[in-house]
Formats: sequence, structure tokens, C-alpha cells
Amino acid sequence: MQTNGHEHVIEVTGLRRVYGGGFEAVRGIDFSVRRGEVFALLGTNGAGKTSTVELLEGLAAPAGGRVRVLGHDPYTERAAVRPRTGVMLQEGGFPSELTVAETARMWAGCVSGARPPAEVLALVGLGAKTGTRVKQLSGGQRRRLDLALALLGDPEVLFLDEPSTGLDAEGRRDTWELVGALRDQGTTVLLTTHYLEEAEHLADRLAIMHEGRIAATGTPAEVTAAQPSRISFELPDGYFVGDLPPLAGLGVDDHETDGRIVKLRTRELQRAATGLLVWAGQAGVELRRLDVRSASLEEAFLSIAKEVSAQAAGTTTEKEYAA
Ligand SMILES: Nc1ncnc2c1ncn2[C@@H]1O[C@H](COP(=O)(O)OP(=O)(O)OP(=O)(O)O)[C@@H](O)[C@H]1O
Repeated sequence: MQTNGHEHVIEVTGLRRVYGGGFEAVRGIDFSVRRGEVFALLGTNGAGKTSTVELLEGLAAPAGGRVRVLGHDPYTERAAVRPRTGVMLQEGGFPSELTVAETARMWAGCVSGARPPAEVLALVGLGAKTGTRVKQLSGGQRRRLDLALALLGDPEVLFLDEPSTGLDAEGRRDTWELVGALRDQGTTVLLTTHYLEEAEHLADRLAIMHEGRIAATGTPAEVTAAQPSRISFELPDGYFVGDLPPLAGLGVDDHETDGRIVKLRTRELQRAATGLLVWAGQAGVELRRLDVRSASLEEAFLSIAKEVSAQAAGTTTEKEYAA
């Protein structure tokens, strides 16, 4: 459980999940999460994120491989793991006639050493809604209630399945702040999300799943670093692409034109941008509509999904960007 002084709170090795009809939703994945880390599982629809998280939560037994949470098997040693973890499922499914406070009190009754419900409701921004019936809450407010219930037991490990789906921009920011604060207090968080910005903002490390496998993993910076940056600009009047300095010499991987717009892809952004600007300065021309962009997690995500889909079944799809 200890690696280089870091305690691995979640360890997943060769994990597989097969559903009743024989469909293999999780096809042998490996990752680990250190104490106090926020780890995000990203992926296309149906990639296997929820299927994986449910195995970590001990809701089902794996078809193969191994899961350890806090050193225990979450399925066979549920009693040891469950009190130390908090789970926010995609669908809470509370009795809709109860009020927010009643729901939290009822839930607290099932949790040993629960925090005061009012304190947790205030933490997620539902302090003013304690008397409201659950059926009268908005979708975003229900997600906040889901989160409050997951926090009642003051968990060491928190599983959040799409925590900000249905939240408005402010609610999403509030959730991010809360997750950040929990991490600062040492809580380990594993979350699934469709929002790449959320993963970029919150995750210390992440894994991108596709069709039951991990296609890329590492810090957000490591995963995006493998993608080329882009430069685009409008050719100055009277100039052609052939008049530009030799692009390969500037570290440009490839280029395309769209009318007068030139688009370059490069893994050496500073060198390429400097070369172009020096050329423009010496030629006394302006590069109008100049746009210089580092790769984003979104570009990494889209290119990984495309690349993996294009590969024939049976070829290796695993790509580790992390050391
Ligand atoms: N109970 C089930 N029986 C059979 N197949 C299932 C079952 N639950 C999920 N699947 C299938 O397993 C695959 C993975 O589903 P899962 O819900 O884990 O994906 P996900 O990455 O969480 O997707 P999403 O982002 O859409 O929530 C999908 O193809 C889904 O149809």
C-alpha cells in the first residue's frame, strides 16, 4: 500500500466487469489513487466509468482483477470499508415527500458518528432549503443534497459520480470549491465527470476511459502535453504559404490552409511562434487573426477517443503518458 512514502488508498489491478448478457464493460484496467488526491475518471458515454466506480464502492463483485480500498476488498469486506467512504451516486432516489432536513436526519441515522445534518447542509449551500420537500428541489439542488448525504459520515474516501451534472455555473463552482476544500483536509476523492474543464480544474491525476479500457492516464498537464499545440493566422496580402520560413525548421509538424487562413500544429510552440513573429517583423507584415493555443484536455480527449476507435479490435490501445 505504500509507494515512495505515498499511501495508495485505492488500488485497482486488471479489473474487469462483465454484465449478465456477457457484455464486458470494464476490460482489465489498472490505476491507483494516493491519500489526499483527487482522481478523475473521464470517458465517452458508456466507457465504463460508472461500472468501475460501482466496483470500487463494493456494489458488485469484479469478474476479474483486484480492487482494494483502504487496504480492503470493498465487496467481501464491505463492513470495514463502507463506514470510511462516502458515495454520491448518479441517482440519489430519496423519498420525495420528506423535507431536506428530514432526509439528512434519516440518512444520518444510518451512519455511525454522523456529522450534524444542519452543518453538512450548510456546507453544500442548502442551509436555506432545510424545510423544502425533496420533490420541490431543482435538479441541481438534489445533486447538492446527494453530496451532503455523502459527506455525513466525514469520509476518508469520497466517490462522486458526475457530481456537477445538472448544476448551473455557480453550483459547479461551489462544488469545485468544496471538493478542493475536502482535498485540502486530506480527503481522497474519486470522481467521474463529463466536464473536461472540471477534471482540468480539480484533478491531481486522471484516467481517460474508452470502451472499457484506460486509454491515457497522468496529470492533466501530462495528458495534454502529448497533444500538439496550434497556431493559426491570416496570410498577409500578396504572400503565399511558400513565402513563409521553412515550417519544418520551426518545429511545425503539419499545416493546412483554409482560404487565406494558415493552421499549424506543433509540439514546439515557443519555437514555432517565435520563428513566425520574427519572420513577420523582418518582412514588415502583420499576422492578422493570430491565434496561439496550447493543447487543452478537450483536444487530448477527442483525439484519444478518435484514435482508439480507429484501431482494430485486438490491437493494443493502452497508452501511458505518465511515467
Ligand atoms: N446492468 C447492465 N447490464 C448490461 N450492460 C450494462 C449494464 N450497465 C451498464 N451496461 C453497459 O456497460 C457499458 C458501460 O456503462 P457505464 O454506465 O459504466 O458507462 P459510463 O462510462 O459511466 O457512461 P456514461 O458516461 O454514459 O454514464 C455501457 O455499454 C452500458 O450499456
